[in-house]
Amino acid sequence: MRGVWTVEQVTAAEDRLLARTPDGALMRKAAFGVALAAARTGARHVVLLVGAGNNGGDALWAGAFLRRRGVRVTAVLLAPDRAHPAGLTALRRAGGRVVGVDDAPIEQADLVIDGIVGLQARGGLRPDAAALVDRVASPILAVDLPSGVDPDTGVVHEPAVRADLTVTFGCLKPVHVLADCGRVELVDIGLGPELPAPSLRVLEAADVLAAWRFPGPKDDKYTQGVTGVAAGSSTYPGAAVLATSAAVLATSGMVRYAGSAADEVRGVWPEVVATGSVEDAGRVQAWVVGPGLGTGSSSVEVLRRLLGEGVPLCVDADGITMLAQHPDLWDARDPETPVVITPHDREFARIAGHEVGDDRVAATRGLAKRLNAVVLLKGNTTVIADPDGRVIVNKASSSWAATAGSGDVLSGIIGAVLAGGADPATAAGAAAWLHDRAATLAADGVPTSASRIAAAIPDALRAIR
Ligand SMILES: NC(=O)C1=CN([C@@H]2O[C@H](COP(=O)(O)OP(=O)(O)OC[C@H]3O[C@@H](n4cnc5c(N)ncnc54)[C@H](OP(=O)(O)O)[C@@H]3O)[C@@H](O)[C@H]2O)[C@@H](O)CC1
Ligand SMILES: [K+]
Repeated sequence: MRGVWTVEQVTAAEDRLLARTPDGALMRKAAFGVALAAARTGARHVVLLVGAGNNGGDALWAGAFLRRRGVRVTAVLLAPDRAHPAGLTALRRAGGRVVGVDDAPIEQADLVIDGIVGLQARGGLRPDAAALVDRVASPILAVDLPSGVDPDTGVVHEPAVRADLTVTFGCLKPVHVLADCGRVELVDIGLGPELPAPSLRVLEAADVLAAWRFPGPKDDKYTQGVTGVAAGSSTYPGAAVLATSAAVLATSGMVRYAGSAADEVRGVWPEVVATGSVEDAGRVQAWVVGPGLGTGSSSVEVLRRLLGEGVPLCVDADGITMLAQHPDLWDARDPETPVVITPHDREFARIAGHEVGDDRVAATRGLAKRLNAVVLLKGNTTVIADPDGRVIVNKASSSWAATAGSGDVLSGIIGAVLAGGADPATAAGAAAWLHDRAATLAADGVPTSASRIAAAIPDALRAIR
């Protein structure tokens, strides 16, 4: 598990660390990390874009270190009277060139270092900086974060820097997991002991593995958790097959299917115990309800019944629409019963009553608290909020999962992990993580489909075991 801290948290921690560190030492440490990363690119002429604050100071100091390695360095001062004085002196002493905006040799750079603005960034690039950035043809190394991107929400305020590499300090900030920062390198500046509990968490392979249920010597088909799937309709039998496929492939326990696509499901998966209705389904440890189910009165009654069964539920697609249309459905649920809902932006707007907006983390957190349910907001970065305020974010490793039926597969995986007994937010996070890896594996560089993503679940699991 990796932590992510907000600007407010980082600034407070840095203040405490600064108070017990010799003047300038922290910045030199940070800048040395930038210089090392820049040197590794092999660039022979580096141009620094230097803004008014400490982010520019980092760039100037990095330039001074690069000079000592014989690299040609030109600093372009965007705010000449506010450039970091010690950094500027260090660069000049080391033989670096300092120019104004009008003389910026952008076209001659092998590498541009973006020290325009860092944690105090507000809005997009200002006109001078935007004009310079527009001319850049070389790779860009962003100091702390790409300028023009909001540090806390990851919103890209155009025009913004597009970084190939971002070197950040002390800890990850939300921008690094919510926006495209290129490759992110973390430089240790000793901030760890000063940091509070993280604002966001990023799961790693080991966390996903820990959330998964693998059979032991004492297990049988029931003890690993039975997953129930209530999905599909005569119009959309495929959703039933996809969600069930994912549940079958994600764990080795039993999967039950209940609904009008029983024949189709049985045809693909003879090992699934399939029945026509949830009344006849038998006991399960978690339900997946909603994909392709429709929103008519019989579907509403299916959802009402399952919400009242007292086992964890993953509610997706039509299930979310029904919850939005009939808020009284929540009355059927014991508040202790874990519910995971998995909206995309339009479903989010339907159930929340407002658009997601720029701050996806705050929006997801707010809805989770209001509904007392885990909310998994789909997107290139998936945000998973627990009602207690904890948030997991999962940045996609590729965009291949953006394909029809992909969400049905995700809900099937979530159901299976829930049935295995994982904590609901962790189950949703681990499922999103694995789904992303399965999509990347299934695609292998060319377009893929939901069936193939489901089929790649075993390989994705095998890769982390
Ligand atoms: N603290 C530490 O221990 C360490 C800090 N470190 C480094 O310090 C960085 C934070 O530095 P910081 O606090 O000086 O702020 P920073 O982001 O450089 O902004 C400066 C000024 O820029 C302006 N500005 C705002 N938006 C803008 C925009 N879109 N485009 C252009 N300009 C914009 C705005 O001033 P304004 O012009 O609005 O008056 C703002 O006040 C941090 O990211 C890391 O790199 C490391 O050395 C490690 C140790
Ligand atoms: K920057």
